[in-house]
Amino acid sequence: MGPVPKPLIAGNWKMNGMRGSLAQIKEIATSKMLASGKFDALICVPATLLHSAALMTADTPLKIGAQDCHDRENGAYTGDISAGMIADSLGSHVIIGHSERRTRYREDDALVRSKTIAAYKSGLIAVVCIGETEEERSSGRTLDVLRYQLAGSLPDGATGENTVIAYEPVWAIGTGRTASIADIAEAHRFIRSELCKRFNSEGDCMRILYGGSVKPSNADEILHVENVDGALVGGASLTANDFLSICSAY
Ligand SMILES: O=C[C@H](O)COP(=O)(O)O
Repeated sequence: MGPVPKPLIAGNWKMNGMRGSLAQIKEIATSKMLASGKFDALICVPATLLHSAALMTADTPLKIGAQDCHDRENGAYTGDISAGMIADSLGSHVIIGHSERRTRYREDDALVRSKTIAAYKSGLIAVVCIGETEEERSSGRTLDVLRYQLAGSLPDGATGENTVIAYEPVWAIGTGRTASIADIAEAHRFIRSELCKRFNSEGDCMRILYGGSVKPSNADEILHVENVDGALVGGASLTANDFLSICSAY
């Protein structure tokens, strides 16, 4: 067994946040809690806020990321942004394969893999999301789904430096329902073993985040489960108070 990775608390603002919301970013970035160095912190903002947020936090421990990228470097793809553009805007991370994109934009594992390669090429850290639907869980297919998603979504060359995995049961996203502690432990143990099978010692270095209705009231319990190396937080990342209260679990 390799070293335990430093935890990461990542926020995903989704399609929320206008320029006024940068006050929340500033409050998080300048909090003493982040200066403790016990964990890393990241907020993935809408593309419209990326550059301003990155400039605002340049001298702070808070990292700023994007929520998606195209798999090509440039071209006639109206409305899309490339990994290179995210890096150019001073973003450090990009979420790839979030279930909202897998479902609504029919992004499959092959495309997620291709976007992940694009992220690596631009020097970004890819936060690759996987997770089962409610139907897949109730039919006993959770671990099979996670195995296929990991195998299909991660390219060769994934390391603890360039890749973070986010396990998000789809049915727990934005619903207020979280997976049980036993289910989280089982899924994360399984993901860790699959990562180690394929990437050897790098598998131990990759952070595995839990996502799905993480909030101040449940963060402490979830974040102390073995193989849970942080959280991907949606709704509760929109206010500095809630985000920092989740961070206080460390
Ligand atoms: O990316 C974040 C996840 O989709 C979780 O969202 P949530 O915390 O609002 O359930």
